[in-house]
Amino acid sequence: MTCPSPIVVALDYPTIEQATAMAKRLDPKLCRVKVGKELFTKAGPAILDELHELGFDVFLDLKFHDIPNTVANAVAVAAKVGVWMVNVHASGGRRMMEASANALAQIHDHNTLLIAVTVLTSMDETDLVEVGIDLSPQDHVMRLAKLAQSSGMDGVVCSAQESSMLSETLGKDFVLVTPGIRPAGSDQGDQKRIMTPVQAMAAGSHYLVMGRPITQAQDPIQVLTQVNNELGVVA
Ligand SMILES: O=C(O)c1cc(=O)[nH]c(=O)n1[C@@H]1O[C@H](COP(=O)(O)O)[C@@H](O)[C@H]1O
Repeated sequence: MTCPSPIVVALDYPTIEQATAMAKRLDPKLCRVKVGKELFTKAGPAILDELHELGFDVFLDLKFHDIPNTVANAVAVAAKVGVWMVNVHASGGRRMMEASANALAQIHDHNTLLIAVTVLTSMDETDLVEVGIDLSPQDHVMRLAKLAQSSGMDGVVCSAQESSMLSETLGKDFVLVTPGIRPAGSDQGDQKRIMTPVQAMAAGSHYLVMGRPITQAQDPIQVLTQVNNELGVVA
């Protein structure tokens, strides 16, 4: 079954019990789910099996960034466990991304999207200057996204503020995964480059990653349903 919603709920929890309790309240017809560093470090690959058994497409968000051989092998293992999406850091460079794409291509019948993180949505121009990058976030995202596309990635993680620019330049099939999604009036937290769900989809995002606005809401299902309704998703 393909989920009709673009929403990917970030299951950022410290225990497998909390993550599965939330997943059981969610519905694979209403969203996909994301397993990141916090949950994976505690729960390990068992959480992937559990979420797959519940019927979810799973984004394994470990943002691999290492030498080409190490990252390529990690990406291949992720595809073999059947995750729907896996990511690497575009700043790991062309050889790292090409090795990862080649490793995936050698797996018969895999169904995993390989996505490169550009500039984290928690960063702005000042943060980039501190790490030696004298470009605006937009320009650095564009540079890394072009590199990711020409290195064989299926798409990128970026902020929705960059979606229309990337969609125009790199084409509508290049997958844009956008965290930093905040429904109007919700807390920005540590995110800097944010957009509302409706704005993000209008800008050309394919998938919207949402964590705290859903998982820390008093009624997470009501928020998820409301966002799906605003986006015109018919489950
Ligand atoms: O790769 C990601 O998913 C990611 C990339 C990025 O640039 N920014 C970003 O926030 N994320 C992830 O998206 C989620 C956002 O969560 P909230 O800020 O709670 O909605 C977190 O799990 C982050 O790890």
